[in-house]
Amino acid sequence: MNSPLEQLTGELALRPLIISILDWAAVGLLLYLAFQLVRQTRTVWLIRGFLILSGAFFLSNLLGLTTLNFILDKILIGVAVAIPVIFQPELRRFLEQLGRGEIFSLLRPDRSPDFEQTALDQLLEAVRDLSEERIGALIVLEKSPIDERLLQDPGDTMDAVLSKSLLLTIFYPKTRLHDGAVLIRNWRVEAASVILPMSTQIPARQLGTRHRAAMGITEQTDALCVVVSEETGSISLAERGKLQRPLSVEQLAETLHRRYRRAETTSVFQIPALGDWTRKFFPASSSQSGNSE
Ligand SMILES: Nc1ncnc2c1ncn2[C@@H]1O[C@H](COP(=O)(O)OP(=O)(O)OP(=O)(O)O)[C@@H](O)[C@H]1O
Repeated sequence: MNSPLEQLTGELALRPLIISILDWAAVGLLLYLAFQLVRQTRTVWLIRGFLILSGAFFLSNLLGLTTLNFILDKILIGVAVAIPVIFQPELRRFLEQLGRGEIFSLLRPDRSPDFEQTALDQLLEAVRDLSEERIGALIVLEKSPIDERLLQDPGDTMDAVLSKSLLLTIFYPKTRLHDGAVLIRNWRVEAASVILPMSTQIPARQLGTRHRAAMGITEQTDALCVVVSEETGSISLAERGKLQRPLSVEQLAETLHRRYRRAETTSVFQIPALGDWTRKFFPASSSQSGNSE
């Protein structure tokens, strides 16, 4: 049996190892949260560009290519200075979530493909009904975080599960929230009554401010925007300031599925959400938690 002294020295020897493991686990968690924040947005391409530049910098240093190394060094310094500006919306949201104690919401399983599919189905069903009943609607699907300063009015925060009934209720003409746009963020209804920036382009004559607002927000961000016309019930999809119209619900579904499938397959960091793993081990409970909020 070990003497108390031997036990103590044994524990002391283990301590640095435990601290090291904790240290690396914390770093791993931080990196995971950061990747979750930028997952499937255009920011991953910026990170990839930065990593490629850094790789080229180290390679040029290794090979003694001094002029190239000098230039890459200056570019990397410039990029490092620009990063807080480029990532301003992401950093702001990260700090807000941290301050509100909501940062672990990034670990929630509601960002899974199943959750996205259900939300997309609900959205499409709502658009079908809105179109059939000729209820005007404007729905922004955020990809990269939208800088709120772009919006004329950020509207009323909702942070609610996306459902067909909720969308129909919001856009029903007699409700207080029906005017303006709904903002969908992470497949949840983030806000309603949002006033979007107007496009300066003049759309086809029969299209008014709702369609111009859809063009406006998609000119300035990488969001997609679905419009249902109150006058004709026609469905449009705005992307990069251009309107595709008129679309049937099936055509809209096909386009949105294509966009989101492509976003998934082109994601640079294919890191599954922790929720994906929890779903594997606890299939029933985790799928419920994804939809019950
Ligand atoms: N900047 C904006 N941001 C969000 N919603 C807007 C904005 N401008 C107008 N809208 C919405 O569009 C409605 C007015 O639509 P308007 O008739 O001018 O557009 P439209 O493009 O002709 O669409 P519709 O075919 O539905 O009539 C407003 O009541 C409001 O709900």
